[in-house]
Amino acid sequence: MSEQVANAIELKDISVTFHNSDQAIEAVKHVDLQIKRGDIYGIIGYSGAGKSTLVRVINLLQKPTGGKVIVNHQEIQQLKPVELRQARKKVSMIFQHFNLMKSRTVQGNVEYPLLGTKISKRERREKAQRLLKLVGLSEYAETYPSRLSGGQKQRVAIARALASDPEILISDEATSALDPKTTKSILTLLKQLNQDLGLTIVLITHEMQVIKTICHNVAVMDAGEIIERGSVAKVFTEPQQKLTNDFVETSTNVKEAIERITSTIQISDFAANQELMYFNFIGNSTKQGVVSEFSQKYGVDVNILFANIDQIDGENVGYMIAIITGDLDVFNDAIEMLRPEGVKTRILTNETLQGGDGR
Ligand SMILES: Nc1ncnc2c1ncn2[C@@H]1O[C@H](COP(=O)(O)OP(=O)(O)OP(=O)(O)O)[C@@H](O)[C@H]1O
Repeated sequence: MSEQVANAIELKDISVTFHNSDQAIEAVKHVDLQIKRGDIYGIIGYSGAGKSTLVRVINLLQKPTGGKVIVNHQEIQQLKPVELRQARKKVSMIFQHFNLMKSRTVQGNVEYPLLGTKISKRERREKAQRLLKLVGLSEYAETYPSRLSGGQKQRVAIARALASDPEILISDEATSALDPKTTKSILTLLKQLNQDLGLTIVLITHEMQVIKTICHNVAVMDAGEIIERGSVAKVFTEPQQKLTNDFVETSTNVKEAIERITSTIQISDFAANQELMYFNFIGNSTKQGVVSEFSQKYGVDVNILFANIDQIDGENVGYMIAIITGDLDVFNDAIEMLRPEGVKTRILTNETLQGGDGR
């Protein structure tokens, strides 16, 4: 299959500039992005990074100031209004605040996108019932949205988004208003829809945890630009940019652990043969055993202060922070030899502790 055939979305050199009274805001700057059909693609960034503006370009809810938008091999800026309406039906969206109509029942909300289409009332009802079954809410058809929990409301919004048989679903912070357990159940539902319906999902979030849970690929946005992108496993284990590293360390609790540790230890507590060290293990979790094996072999003492293990795209990734005491040069050289096998280390002593060069 050629690369063009496999892409559901292709953004070429997209820019969006807003003009507010006397000020120009460059919300998106020269972004190129390709998303493969059937992918779950995450876009992560802090508030104001330009994520929503960028994804709204995909169905021309936001017209770009410059660049080309190609969806399902159609350059959608070239389409006639009727064709654009058809193309837009293939791209649905869900939002943080669900955007349900309060005056309509759950069934009425799901049927809404089908009003004004050629399908009969009976078919419309049946389709909505099928979709409600798919999202696990059959028994709530006659209920009004105000009686539903946040998670249930989002399920209704997902059923409604599926009513037009989309090929692409854009999720704009769809789990941001939900508690962690409900977030997980919604992400599980999205993953199931991706697998069962072949739906391409573009998911915006500011939480790496969400990316880690369901995305295959991720782009990191900052100040209107994509600053890093790649497979989730690669970006998680080898972040190239500081911002990416911040997101990764927050989601793995490493950042919190470093803060906790450095608030209780001073660099003056360290002897010359001691370092505070961060270890990252990719792949086989038993690699953690390698550290203790090496420490025995090279007579180094390893005092573990924090350890965590994660699953990313089916692979185990381990994180550990420890105080290492002994002949550190020899130990470091030995550990360094394990780098090709997915063991990485970083010395945190000077980087994080108070009075960095005071030893
Ligand atoms: N319609 C608009 N008019 C003027 N400025 C806008 C408009 N929409 C967005 N912006 C500005 O563009 C920049 C990017 O906003 P955008 O909403 O795309 O970011 P975001 O990463 O999605 O953040 P958030 O999660 O807070 O929505 C911000 O500075 C925002 O204030």
